[in-house]
Amino acid sequence: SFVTHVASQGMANSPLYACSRSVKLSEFVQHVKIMGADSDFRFSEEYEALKMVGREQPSTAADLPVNRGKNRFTNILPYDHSRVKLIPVDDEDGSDYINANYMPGFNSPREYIVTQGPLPSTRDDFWRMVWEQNTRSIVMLTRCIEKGREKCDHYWPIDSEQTYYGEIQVAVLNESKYPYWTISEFKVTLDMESRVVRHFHFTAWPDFGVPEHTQTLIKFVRAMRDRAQYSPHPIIAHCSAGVGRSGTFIVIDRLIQLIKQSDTVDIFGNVYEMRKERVWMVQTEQQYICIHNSLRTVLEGREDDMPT
Ligand SMILES: CCc1ccc(NS(=O)(=O)O)cc1
Repeated sequence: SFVTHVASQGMANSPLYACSRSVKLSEFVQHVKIMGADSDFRFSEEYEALKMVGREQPSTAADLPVNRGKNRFTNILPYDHSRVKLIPVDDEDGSDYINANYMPGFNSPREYIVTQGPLPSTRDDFWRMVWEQNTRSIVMLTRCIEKGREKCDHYWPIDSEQTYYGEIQVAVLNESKYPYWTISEFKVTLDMESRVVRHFHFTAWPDFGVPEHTQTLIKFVRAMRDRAQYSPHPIIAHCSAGVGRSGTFIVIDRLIQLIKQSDTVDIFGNVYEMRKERVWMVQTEQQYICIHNSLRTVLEGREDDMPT
């Protein structure tokens, strides 16, 4: 396999190997089996090699006293170089700050915006970001309450009543509930301009874990991509911290598009690139393995083997 080849060629110490590990699609199923052997020994080794990627980069804006209360978790802070900046409000310190980073995708270098689950105190900032960044798709990968803990504010209207979030009005136009996700359309209005924003809410992903069936996640990714298509507008993806589930979702979305045009994949390189933009993207080894198993499911044509 690729790992054996690398070892035999003494490539393991090459700089290229440090940030990319391409595998031929024709060898990918075998590659996953080898990586998972000996209790996932090689998955552990490869995931460990990602540990410090990006961590040398500063997050000074996030650390400013005026902004500290805007972070859901004190250890999940956006790097300065890739953070999304809100249009500042006159003379209001920190008014350009939101815990969010631009993230590259298959189609563009800023295809996604990854952010934390809004707090009650930052939900107006979240809607400012939606409006200012001209987002038309929001992907939510957490429930608002999980195991009795608030993971994300319910930042959209509870019913069909139009609701103000700062100066922005949001109304739920429609809602389609499926077994493991809900797809809604919101009417978002500022001044005299209105836009339709789709909300893709996946509700079957336990925090720090992985969905029960890879097929369920793959179908959700396809449901989003089929509707978002190749929109020039950044897709906002969030969970609670905006690193584990959001990172895993984005890698799978990228891979499903990539394999239509390439005969090799580099999952390590994808995660490496994303961790340069936001900390801890793909937060657990199990999520890293889930990405491999999801691609394996697609390549083996097993997407329809389980209920969605
Ligand atoms: C310790 C902070 C933290 C909390 C939750 C998560 N999970 S998530 O990024 O999938 O929401 C990741 C990190």
